[in-house]
Amino acid sequence: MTDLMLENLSVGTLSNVSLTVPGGQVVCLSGPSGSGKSRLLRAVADLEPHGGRVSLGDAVQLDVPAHQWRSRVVMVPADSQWWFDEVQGHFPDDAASRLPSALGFPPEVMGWSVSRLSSGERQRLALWRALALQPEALLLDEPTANLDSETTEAVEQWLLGEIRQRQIPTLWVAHDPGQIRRVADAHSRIHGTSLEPANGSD
Ligand SMILES: Nc1ncnc2c1ncn2[C@@H]1O[C@H](COP(=O)(O)OP(=O)(O)OP(=O)(O)O)[C@@H](O)[C@H]1O
Repeated sequence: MTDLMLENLSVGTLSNVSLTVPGGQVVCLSGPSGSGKSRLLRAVADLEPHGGRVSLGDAVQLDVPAHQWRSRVVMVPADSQWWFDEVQGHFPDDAASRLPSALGFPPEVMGWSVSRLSSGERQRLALWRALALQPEALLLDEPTANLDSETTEAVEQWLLGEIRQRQIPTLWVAHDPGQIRRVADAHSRIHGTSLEPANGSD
C-alpha cells in the first residue's frame, strides 16, 4: 500500500501542512472559499511553487520530473481542460467498451463534441479520464460540484469503489458535510494559515 505524504508544506498563505493519506483512503479537505484548498492540491501535483516535502511511497516529488510526477499524482481540477474537438480524442481507443454505468453516459458519448458537454458532463468525463490514466494518487477538487444529488451519490460510490480496489490515496476537496460523511476516512479543515484535523464532517 502506497501512502501520499505531505510534510511541512507551504503554499500561498498556508504553512506547515503535514498530512498522510494512506493507500485506498480518502482524506477530505474543507475550508472557506479562498482559503487555499485548490492551491494546496496544485502544490501536491507540482503545479505551483511551494515549500516542504511531498512523497508517494519511496518517490519524492523533488526527485521526479514534474510531468512524470503529474502522471502518477493526478489532479482533477474544478474546471477541466480539453484539447481535442471530440471526447474520444482524450481516451484510449477501447474506452467506450469500459464506460462505467455510474457515469450515466450512452456509448455514443465518445463521438460527442466537447463543446456540447454540460458542466456536469465535463466533470464526470474528467473523472473518468483521470482514472483511465491509472493514477497512483488522486487529487479531486470538488469533483461533484456540478452534479445533482442523485448523480453525486452514484459518482461517489463509483469513485470510492475504484479508490478502494486500486488502493489509491486520495485528497478530496469537499464543501458538503453530507458528502464528507459519506466518503471521508479522515477530514482536515483550513483555519487561517493552517490545516487542522476536523471533527467528523464539521
Ligand atoms: N498563482 C497565484 N498567485 C497568487 N495568489 C493566488 C494564486 N492562485 C490563487 N491565488 C489566491 O490564493 C487564494 C486561495 O485560492 P484557492 O483557489 O486555493 O482557494 P480555494 O480555497 O480553493 O477557494 P474556493 O473554495 O473558492 O474554490 C485566493 O485568494 C486566490 O485568489
